[in-house]
Amino acid sequence: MSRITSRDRDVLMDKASTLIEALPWLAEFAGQTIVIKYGGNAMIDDELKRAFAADVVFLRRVGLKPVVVHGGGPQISSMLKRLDISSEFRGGLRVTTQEAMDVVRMVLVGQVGRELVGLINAHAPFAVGMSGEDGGLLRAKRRGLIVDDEEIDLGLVGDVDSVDPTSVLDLIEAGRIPVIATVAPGPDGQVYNVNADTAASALAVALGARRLVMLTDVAGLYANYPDEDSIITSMSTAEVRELLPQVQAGMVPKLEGCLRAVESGVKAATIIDGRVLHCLLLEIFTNDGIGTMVTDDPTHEEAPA
Ligand SMILES: Nc1ncnc2c1ncn2[C@@H]1O[C@H](COP(=O)(O)OP(=O)(O)O)[C@@H](O)[C@H]1O
Ligand SMILES: CC(=O)N[C@@H](CCC(=O)OP(=O)(O)O)C(=O)O
Repeated sequence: MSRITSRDRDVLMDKASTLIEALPWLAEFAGQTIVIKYGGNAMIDDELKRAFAADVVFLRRVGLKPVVVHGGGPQISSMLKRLDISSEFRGGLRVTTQEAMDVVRMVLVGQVGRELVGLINAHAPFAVGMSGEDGGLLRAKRRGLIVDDEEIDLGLVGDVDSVDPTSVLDLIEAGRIPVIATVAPGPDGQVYNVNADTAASALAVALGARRLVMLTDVAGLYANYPDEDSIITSMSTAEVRELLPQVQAGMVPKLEGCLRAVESGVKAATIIDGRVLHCLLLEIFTNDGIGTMVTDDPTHEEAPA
């Protein structure tokens, strides 16, 4: 004979209410494309990476169309160090020599992308890895940086010049989950190192995504960094514009990416804590979500229809 205690019953009721809370969001996002940027700093351990893969497969199974754009900054830095190649960041971007570019491409495409594809495909053969070079997906142009009125040469750092989403749309149509590394050719055939936040934002726009979600290693945007109690839960695009000049390094490409996406038609963009297990499900299927959400609505509302 087996019995159920009142505590077990409470736990079951909690599970039921979690599922019911998800109901309007399941309807809202059904058939919609979600671009998920998975930052290298959020790929902390195997458990988190496996949970991320499970969440992405969950989204696909319940009828969303997830597209993964991954970073790999710390992984590139560690390989450069192993190979004794020096590298530095300026304005959140890696100054990239040809020697470093070979390593960037090898690590993003051949290491980080491969691992994510494997983790997703451990569930079902949905994931297909690609880079900005495949199927003419991304075209890059050389990116400069102005600091104190002075132009800084970042080497082979690219900005997104154009996106041809055909190859990604074909994969989505076939029920696949594209897993994208952000290296991209320029008009001269030279391959450029494109910041993954920048590329994810451009892709979200080109794909007409409903949501852009960026996973990183902080709980969201802090008003007074590094004071963790100063987390901002929602911002309008006007507020982001106002705050951007005071924001530092890693958060700059993220906020710029969220801003550009929302101003170009993506309904909401969020920066969330990739160190939290199943953060993607918490963000997408709960009323409060997690992290910092950017919308073009000054009332900060993002409710299902
Ligand atoms: N205002 C801020 N709020 C939160 N994080 C910030 C802020 N300003 C700078 N950061 C930094 O941005 C980092 C995230 O960006 P980055 O290191 O590029 O991560 P990722 O690999 O996820 O792209 C955080 O770890 C934090 O150190
Ligand atoms: C130009 C530039 O900085 N490119 C990045 C590309 C990877 C990336 O963006 O990774 P994260 O998302 O993990 O930071 C780099 O070389 O580190």
